[in-house]
Amino acid sequence: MNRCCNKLLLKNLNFLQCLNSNLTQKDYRVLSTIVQYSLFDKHKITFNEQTRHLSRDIPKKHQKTGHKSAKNNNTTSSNSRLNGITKNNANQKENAKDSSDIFKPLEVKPITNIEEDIGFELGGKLEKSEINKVLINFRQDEKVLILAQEAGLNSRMFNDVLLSFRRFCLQSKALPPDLHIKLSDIIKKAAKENDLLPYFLKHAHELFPHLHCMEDLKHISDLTEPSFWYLETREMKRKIIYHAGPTNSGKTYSALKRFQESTSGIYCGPLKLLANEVYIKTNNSGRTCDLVTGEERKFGGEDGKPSDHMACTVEMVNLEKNYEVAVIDEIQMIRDQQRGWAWTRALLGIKAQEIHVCGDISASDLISDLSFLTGDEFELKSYDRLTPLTIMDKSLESYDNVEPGDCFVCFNKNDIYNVLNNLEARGHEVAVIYGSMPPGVKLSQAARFNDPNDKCKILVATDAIGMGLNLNIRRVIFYSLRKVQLKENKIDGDEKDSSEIENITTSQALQIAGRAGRFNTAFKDGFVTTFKISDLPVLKDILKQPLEKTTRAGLHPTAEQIELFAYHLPNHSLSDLIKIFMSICKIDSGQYFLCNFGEIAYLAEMIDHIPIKLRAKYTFATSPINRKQTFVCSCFVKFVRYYSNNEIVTDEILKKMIEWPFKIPQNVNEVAHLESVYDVLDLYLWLAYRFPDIFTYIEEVKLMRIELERIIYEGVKNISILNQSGNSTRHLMRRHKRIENQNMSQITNMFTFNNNNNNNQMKQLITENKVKSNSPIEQTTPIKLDKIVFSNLISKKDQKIEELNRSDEESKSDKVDEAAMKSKYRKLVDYLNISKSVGDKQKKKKGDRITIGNKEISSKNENLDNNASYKNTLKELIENGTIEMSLKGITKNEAKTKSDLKNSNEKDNLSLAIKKILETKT
Ligand SMILES: Nc1ncnc2c1ncn2[C@@H]1O[C@H](COP(=O)(O)OP(=O)(O)OP(=O)(O)O)[C@@H](O)[C@H]1O
Repeated sequence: MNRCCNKLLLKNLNFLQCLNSNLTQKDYRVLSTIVQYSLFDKHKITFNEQTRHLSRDIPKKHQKTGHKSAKNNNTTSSNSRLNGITKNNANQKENAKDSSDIFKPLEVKPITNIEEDIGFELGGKLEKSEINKVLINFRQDEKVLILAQEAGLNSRMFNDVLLSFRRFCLQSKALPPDLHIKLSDIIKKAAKENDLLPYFLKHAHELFPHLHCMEDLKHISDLTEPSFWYLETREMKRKIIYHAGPTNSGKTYSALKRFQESTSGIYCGPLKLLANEVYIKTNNSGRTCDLVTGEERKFGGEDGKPSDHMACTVEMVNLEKNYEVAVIDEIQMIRDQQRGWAWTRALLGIKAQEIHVCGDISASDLISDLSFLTGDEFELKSYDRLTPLTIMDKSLESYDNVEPGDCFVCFNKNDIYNVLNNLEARGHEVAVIYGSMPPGVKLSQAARFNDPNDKCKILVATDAIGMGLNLNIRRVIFYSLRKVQLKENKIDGDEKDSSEIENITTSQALQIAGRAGRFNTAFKDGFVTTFKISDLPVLKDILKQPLEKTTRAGLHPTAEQIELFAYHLPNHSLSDLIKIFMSICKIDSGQYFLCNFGEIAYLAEMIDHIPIKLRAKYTFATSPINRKQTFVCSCFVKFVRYYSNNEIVTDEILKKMIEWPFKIPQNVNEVAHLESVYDVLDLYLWLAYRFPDIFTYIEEVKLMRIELERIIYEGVKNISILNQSGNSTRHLMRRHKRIENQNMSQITNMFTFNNNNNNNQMKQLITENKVKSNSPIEQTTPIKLDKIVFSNLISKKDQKIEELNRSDEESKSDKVDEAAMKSKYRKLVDYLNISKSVGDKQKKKKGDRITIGNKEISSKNENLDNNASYKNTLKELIENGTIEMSLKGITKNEAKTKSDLKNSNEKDNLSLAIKKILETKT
């Protein structure tokens, strides 16, 4: 019986999900009536009861069948979790947030056109002052307030309705006869004030039409039983194998082995890079495999036909096809505030006999619980790291202690530039990787760092290295432990305050640290430490903590649900519909959460005024763009306009829109802009697979993307210089001039070409001055040469120029630009910091005595940080030059800098800068 009801329910839900995108208003009405009739009205009570039974029954069923293996594999005792499930189901609660503010009252006009006034004929004339009195008494009746609340009116809405109702009663030339008679009876004391309530509520429904359909809206937005959403999948016998282990433990390797052995399979990864890697590996292993990401489709079969294996990003999972094996990678991301829903959907909906989920152990209990609910068998396989990872007892403290294979991890771009400046000032070649970089550029940077023959041995990166890249890292150095963390979803979609800067979590720390000493790479042993001495105990503490349990899975409404909302609330914009959905949807908050909709609501708001069908608008609103990138957002709106006008966005239109072509970037802002442009090209491709009639120039845009990647790569190679140029154009111009003034013939003589023709061509171009130095401040346009030959030549030429720079004493001082100087000043101030100057590891306390230069300062009765006498003395010492005498322990590089400084008036700048820093500190 339960099974039967379950199927009926699922069929209805499936039916909702199958709605066609081209439905007219009439279609909606018809379909919605059917759905409401079958699902909500006719069977409402039965279904609710049956689903309650189901959720009680399912755990029992599991205990009998598939979960023996889970027990055998030391999963958490099922009993406690079963209790948890039942409790969670019992605790299902509606989102508490009041949604009334989203519903805007419509206008109900008083009746002015009358032919006859039946009410007047039957009940006599009504005095306005009497009507007013009745309404005042009505307002004060407590019963009325309670009943109105029960009818869905909160106090704000109640007041709105009362004002409108009063206006209607007082300004209408004739009232509806029944209302007229009721008012007349009340005035004559033949009835009570609260007898007006039905008339009042009728008026309320006209003012707030959603009150009519609130129950329906609640049913449509009921997300309490996602495990019942995929009827065909539920009919399958599935086995979920959870591969749990830290990074670099070989868990994905084992899962992928099964994927490649299978007759048909699907791999769902968190990143395009990972999907691409699996696609390449599988095809290389002799098994054809397709690649499907939001922006790309590649078919591995003969003549470009789809094959039986597919690697995709998790959002692109195919829930229609049957597979023997599915792999869902990084399953702990099911808790991700933005993307978690995609893992939930893949886990609950994939039609595969074996589902291999890989991730850290934190989500194993949740996945086990969800498989109880879906009736799937569950097995846990645990893995240990393949190589040792040691937390060091010493922090790095100085850039002079860097070694080949070091990777600095920063959590913002400023820190990246700071580290880069310092490393490059010491002559290191550095690769850099951060999140907004195009994937191809990330791969090139990773290849540079991994190449044993490349001089680049140090990597500076954000936590973007945590996933998807194979890197030969020996030691991970956390430059900082503070990161902007996205907080749990705000129900009204307002994301403004939903992020905070906090220490990284244990899971994040492990994911990043785990990159050190990767199995099968140059470094067998991995090490992890911090840059700052004060961070090391914090890191140790973070890594010591148990992994935060993943207790809830993300959910997301479907386009169909939003469409049904639109049918019920035709006067509301898409962004309002999303907000209303979020505010009234029901969710089992014990196991699920609603993913962050701020981004979608925001994009929806941006295009709400453009006339396109709701389904298309919703698809546009789910575009994978970052709303903080204004350039991308403006192109996004333009794309929607083209769609609205049914106009094809050609490559020429696109080029004009993004102001193609581009020069090699001259500063970091330009790099960032080009990265935004890359995102626009990505957006075009993403839209091309959703609106192929409008965004048709896929191949052309792909080529543009490749070219742009090359340009960005050239920029990123010089990113620290570009950053300095952002800070000091003066410095850049000096460098520019110097390179320009190099004797061109001297440079050409330095090239050693294997190919004489190329050599001659290049020489010719250089002599004709058609090819210039490829420094970041110039653009070099290949005129006659083949692109690859040209870029080889240019890179050789660049290398030579860089070598020249390095051997050139003047260029050394040039490299110490403002930003690098600043960091050196800070270092000097650090050095002069009281605790260091006396060689203490501990911070000085009240009463300690300290020495700077030849002066002794007492910190008696004062906190040293605020010790005015210390600061004054320091200033004095700077001014009279003593401080330079007391600088010991500085590196060779710095000694050079110092002598450079001594010989120039920069010394004064040093004093000034230190003073400035001290003033800021004060
Ligand atoms: N049995 C094995 N034989 C050969 N290589 C292996 C084996 N197990 C793992 N590797 C290699 O070790 C590296 C790490 O393995 P894998 O990617 O599976 O780790 P993981 O636990 O999934 O970690 P992460 O989540 O960091 O990717 C990969 O390069 C993989 O190819």
